[in-house]
Amino acid sequence: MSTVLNAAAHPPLRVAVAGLGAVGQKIAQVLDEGLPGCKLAAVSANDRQRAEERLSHLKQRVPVVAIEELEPLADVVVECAPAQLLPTIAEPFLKAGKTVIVLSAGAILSHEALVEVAREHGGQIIVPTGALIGLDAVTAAAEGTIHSVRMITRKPVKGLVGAPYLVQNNIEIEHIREPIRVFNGTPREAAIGFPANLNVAVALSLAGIGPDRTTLEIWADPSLKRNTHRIEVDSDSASFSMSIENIPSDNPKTGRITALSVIACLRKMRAPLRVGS
Ligand SMILES: NC(=O)C1=CN([C@@H]2O[C@H](COP(=O)(O)OP(=O)(O)OC[C@H]3O[C@@H](n4cnc5c(N)ncnc54)[C@H](OP(=O)(O)O)[C@@H]3O)[C@@H](O)[C@H]2O)C=CC1
Ligand SMILES: O=C([O-])CC(=O)C(=O)O
Repeated sequence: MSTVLNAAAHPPLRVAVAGLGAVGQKIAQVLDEGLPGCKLAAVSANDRQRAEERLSHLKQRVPVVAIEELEPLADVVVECAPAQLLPTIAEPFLKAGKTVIVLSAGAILSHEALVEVAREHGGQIIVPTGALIGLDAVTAAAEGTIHSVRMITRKPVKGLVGAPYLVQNNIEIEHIREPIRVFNGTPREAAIGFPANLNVAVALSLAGIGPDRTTLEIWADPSLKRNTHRIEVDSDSASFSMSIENIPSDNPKTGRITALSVIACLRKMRAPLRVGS
């Protein structure tokens, strides 16, 4: 069975990767190895020379360009850069009616106008499941009535240290010996206090009942090696709970599965058989 749409009718999707860290490098590598229906078109990073070195083992030569130069080269951009760059990366693609896959989901809350730009120009923002689990079930439940969504995140100390919320509130976690709850609030608050750690909570809230009604606890746990997220949903169609234990990538804040989620998303965009909503 062919796993790609008719190639003559559908030329390969040109994919730009904005940010060449833990997530971007893996996506670039898989695209270079060959992802049916997709091709790596361009890459952007802060340090261009280091990016060239990181790409030197790839089979194809890929242009390394400034963020502003990505749009003409690609049909879709994967945003996997620091959160504050989201508008600079996304806006040109959305204005051209193209697709933006967003990993820094927390930044959408402070740049909601991007959704209007997408609506106006026929573009699309895709928030993949990323480091989380079960957003298909949550979006399905949201077609009915969801009563509550609760998320509990437990992270190793290395996955949280340096977060602005901890610094501003003088919460010292580097020497803890027992798990401590460092935050109890909403994904909207966590997006500000933990911009590089809790994109998953914002993604969950956008799938379900929004960033103000979803509740979130964050624990720092010195005995953990994996970022662990548990979700509990109660709705008029189903009650469910799910959890995932993420093996960290080269970036201890980022689970390995994050890049794989984007690759699965890209694969679905050109597949004749698509599984999962
Ligand atoms: N939605 C989800 O489930 C998840 C989301 N994330 C989020 O995804 C994003 C990427 O994560 P991760 O790969 O681990 O992050 P990294 O810190 O490993 O990589 C970030 C990359 O962005 C690049 N960058 C910095 N400034 C610029 C610039 N001005 N122009 C172009 N590139 C730039 C850096 O370049 P250089 O290497 O040259 O410094 C680096 O390659 C983060 O926002 C993270 O919070 C992470 C995990 C899960
Ligand atoms: O939410 C994030 O950005 C990252 C995360 O928790 C994980 O990788 O498990």
